[in-house]
Amino acid sequence: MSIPVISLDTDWHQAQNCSLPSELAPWILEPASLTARLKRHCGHFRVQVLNEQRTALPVFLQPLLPNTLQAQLREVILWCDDKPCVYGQSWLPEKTVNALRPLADMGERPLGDYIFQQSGLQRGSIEVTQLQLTLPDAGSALCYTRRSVFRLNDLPLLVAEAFLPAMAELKAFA
Ligand SMILES: C=C(O[C@@H]1C=C(C(=O)O)C=C[C@H]1O)C(=O)O
Repeated sequence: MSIPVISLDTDWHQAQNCSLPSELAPWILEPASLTARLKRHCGHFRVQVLNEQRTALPVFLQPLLPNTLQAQLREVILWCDDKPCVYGQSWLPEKTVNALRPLADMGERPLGDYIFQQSGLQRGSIEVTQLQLTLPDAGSALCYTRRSVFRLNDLPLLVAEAFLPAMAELKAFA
């Protein structure tokens, strides 16, 4: 089994039970598309795909994506202008990708631009943790990270997003 660039196997907490830094809280709690919010804060938005592969679902994710043996792992960095702002790690179960074929080949199109256009999208609760991340082009830092399970026509997928230090350089957080 290929190992993801970043392991998110750690303790997660419901966001409403966490004290969050005031400037990041609106981002961590954002229920709509993070892509759309980032696009409102920069002139040029870009998705850098670090890794996209079909792999076995790690054991620590099985409670979130039950009955899922294989999934498509997608790891990206979301860039605002010349700033690496978010590391995204998504797990798309095989049954979800087979039913929603665009998910199989997103490439540099942001996942959010697709899933938030689908009617019947449901988002589960937002969990939060802090992770020491070391990323190409972004160095190493302790980053607030969130994750939630989405359902599209009851087909699940998990999206995790780590907020990188460059978030502090975005125009006024709003
Ligand atoms: C779920 C979203 O999609 C974003 C885009 C991602 C991608 O292209 O892999 C990953 C994480 C998200 O920040 C969103 O915009 O909220």
